[in-house]
Amino acid sequence: MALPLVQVAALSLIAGVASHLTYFIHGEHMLTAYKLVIAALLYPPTVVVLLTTLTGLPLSHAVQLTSVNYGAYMTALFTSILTYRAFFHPLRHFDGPKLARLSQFYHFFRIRAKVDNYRHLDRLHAQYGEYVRVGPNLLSISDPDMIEVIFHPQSNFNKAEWYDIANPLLNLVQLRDRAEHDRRRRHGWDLAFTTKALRSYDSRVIKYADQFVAQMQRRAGEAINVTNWLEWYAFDVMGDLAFGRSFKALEKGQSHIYIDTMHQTSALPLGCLGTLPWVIQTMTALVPPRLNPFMTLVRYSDECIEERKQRKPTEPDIMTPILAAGPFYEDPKADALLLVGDARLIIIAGSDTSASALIHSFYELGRDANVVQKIREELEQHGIRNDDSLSITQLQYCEYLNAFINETLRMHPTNPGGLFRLTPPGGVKIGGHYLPGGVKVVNPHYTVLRSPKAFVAPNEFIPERWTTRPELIRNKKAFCPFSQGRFACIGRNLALNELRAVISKSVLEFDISFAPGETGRALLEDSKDIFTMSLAKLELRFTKRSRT
Ligand code: HEM
Repeated sequence: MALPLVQVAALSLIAGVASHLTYFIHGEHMLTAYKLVIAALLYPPTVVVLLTTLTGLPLSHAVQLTSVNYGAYMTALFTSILTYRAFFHPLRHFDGPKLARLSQFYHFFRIRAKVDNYRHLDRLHAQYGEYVRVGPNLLSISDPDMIEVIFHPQSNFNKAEWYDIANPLLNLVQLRDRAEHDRRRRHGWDLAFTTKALRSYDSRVIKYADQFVAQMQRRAGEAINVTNWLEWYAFDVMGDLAFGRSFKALEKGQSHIYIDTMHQTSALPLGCLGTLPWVIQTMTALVPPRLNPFMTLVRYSDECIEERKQRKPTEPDIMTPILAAGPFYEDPKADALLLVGDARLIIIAGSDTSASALIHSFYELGRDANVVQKIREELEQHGIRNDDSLSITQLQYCEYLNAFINETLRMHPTNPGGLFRLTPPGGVKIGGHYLPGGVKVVNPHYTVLRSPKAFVAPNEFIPERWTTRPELIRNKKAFCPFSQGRFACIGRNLALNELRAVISKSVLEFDISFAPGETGRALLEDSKDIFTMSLAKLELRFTKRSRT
């Protein structure tokens, strides 16, 4: 029996367009993407086998028929998708690279070599303005006035599908449902970050700041790669506060497999494929867990949390109230997944971010001895010395120190490419155009925080803009390094304490300068944007301070 090829082709074309207009055009498909990929791969051989065995069709004809059917369906589907993206998508009015409107892979190909997402976005904004279509359904917004609109506590913008990247692994930051997220915050997390809880962590923050200073003392006068040492400080603090188990990187002067694996596993998925989360989902679903290096992190966290559950720490840690709050989900499996996810989150959210802020702070200290001098003078005016009397609470009142940290976070944001959000279900007006619900937006912090609309002399490092020269700030609301609203950083005050402690102790002990040959270029230009930053080498020299 010879099936009419023309009819098969026509029906397949119609099916291709219909499946786009009735299914693919609506909602999110990230969590089922791997199934679609498998179906697309298995469909042709399966149909050939079925046609030859069930209908007795000769193999050559079955192959021909399947090729026509598959080819026509795929051609129609992709033609329909591309036509829609080019001419009918709600973002069609926004400017941007022509190819970016057709496929998100364009963005991937532009950033894959240097893993410099935020710099690419910055270049696009310089070329196309404050609103740039950087993908078929992704609008990058560098207008500082929009930060309030998107991130205000009352804003209805929700988290985009990017937050499902590790699904079914789950944690607090990935809970996209607001009510569920709020409930989880109240279920132990908030208690772990009260003022009282933070005070109880102070001694551990001080302990690791002292270890850092002691290691620098041993290496005084030498060129030191502070990128490693400050990263180890951030990880050691979080390991201790999350699991009561420091990574001992500072003590040993060497990295830990957890830290190394985190770097190795982040560059491709988070750095290059951050705007293509469905690809990560699909890869994760198809690669056996044994071969997935990310699972090393999961297993280590699982072990730590199991061990932590068996042991009551001498001092409370972040897990204390979270464990004390008991099960969050009725389903024990879901509950266990959330618990290990949250344990992992404490390390991931608390280490890379703080490390980036720390390393850039020391870059600024090494670059300008005047800044070191000003921080030191302020500390001494407050009677603060680097000995047992130093209290983190006192440091909170040092205006210039805090201004220095603010200015570091402004010039060198820890999530420079911004956060992914979705326009609210009822739609919203953006950049003079109405956008329906479900359009993805991102706010590239690096560009927003260097906007002349928000800051005078935006490319200059001037801590005084946060103290004596407020006229240098045009829109304070553009500055929210810890985000704001319901999804804001819960670890903000802990992070600030870590920064204040190690910066203060260091400037009280040392003169800090760039090592010979260091310019800071590598740090600023070769660091990789992996949602947070994976930082390149920075060599500084710590010289025992000559007291007059
Ligand atoms: C300078 C250091 C830090 C910066 C700039 C920073 C920034 C941020 C930002 C921007 C978010 C929002 C992320 C999003 O919406 O996708 C966030 C969330 C979060 N951060 Fe931080 N963070 C820092 C340090 C810390 C530390 C030390 C911890 C300690 C555990 C921490 C824990 C968290 C958690 C748990 C969330 C999720 C909060 C939620 O969804 O309710 N962060 N952080």
